[in-house]
Amino acid sequence: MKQPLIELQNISFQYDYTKVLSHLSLTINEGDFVALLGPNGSGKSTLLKIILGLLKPTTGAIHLFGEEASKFKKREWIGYVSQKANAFNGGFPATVKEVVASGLTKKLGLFKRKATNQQDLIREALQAVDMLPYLNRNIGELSGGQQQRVFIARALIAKPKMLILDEPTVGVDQENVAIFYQLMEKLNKEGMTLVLVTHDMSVVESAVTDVACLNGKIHYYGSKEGYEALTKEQISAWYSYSIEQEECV
Ligand SMILES: Nc1ncnc2c1ncn2[C@@H]1O[C@H](COP(=O)(O)OP(=O)(O)OP(=O)(O)O)[C@@H](O)[C@H]1O
Repeated sequence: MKQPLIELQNISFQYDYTKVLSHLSLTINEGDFVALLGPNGSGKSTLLKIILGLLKPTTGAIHLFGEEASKFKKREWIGYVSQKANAFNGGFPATVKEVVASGLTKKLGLFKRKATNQQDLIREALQAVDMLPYLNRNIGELSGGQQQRVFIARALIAKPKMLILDEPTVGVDQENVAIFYQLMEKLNKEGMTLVLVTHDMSVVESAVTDVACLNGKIHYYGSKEGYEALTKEQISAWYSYSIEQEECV
């Protein structure tokens, strides 16, 4: 049986006055390729921060890799590529090699290893995203899509068991979007669990296996085929849902 890597049970969350998530439950299993879809302001970033341990839910339980989240020590098993990972301009003073190496700081054990080993790890991570020839280039000189692949390498160098990517195709041209999804498909086939967080509903055209529709709560979570069978009315009810309105009635 597949191991559950992220289990959220009955999670609710509110900032001071804004209710954002309500009674949300979601399980992501080993090997899954999940698209987490939601319109602007639907709570995607908030949910990510909860999963990454940066915010504490108001109520509910979280288990990571089968362990209660507060006891879970292997945070490096969850790799994260942020929304701003492809927005460096020409003046940014770091090489591709340096950016990828900065992913090692979390894993102190690896960071302290011999420099030769570190170089091998950097090369291996860049090879995995097909960016090895750019090793010594300045990150700011690369295209948005290339920068994004470097940041995926930065996450991969810590040997995560799953990768969460926040709005990975924003600012990436169409050709690089296609290359990005090929890379995701390859990583997933090699066993990487993937979660793509996006407001772009077209991501389900790729090799995604499961889709979660979020807007304050989970409106649908199941197979891609099940998502594609949703009616226009169901999708528009999900998109126009307001957590505040529901909680007031
Ligand atoms: N620090 C904060 N304090 C108060 N309210 C916040 C804070 N961060 C986000 N919010 C509010 O919480 C709601 C959900 O925001 P969140 O950033 O999680 O949504 P999102 O789905 O990631 O949006 P987007 O697609 O625009 O990035 C929004 O109404 C937002 O204004």
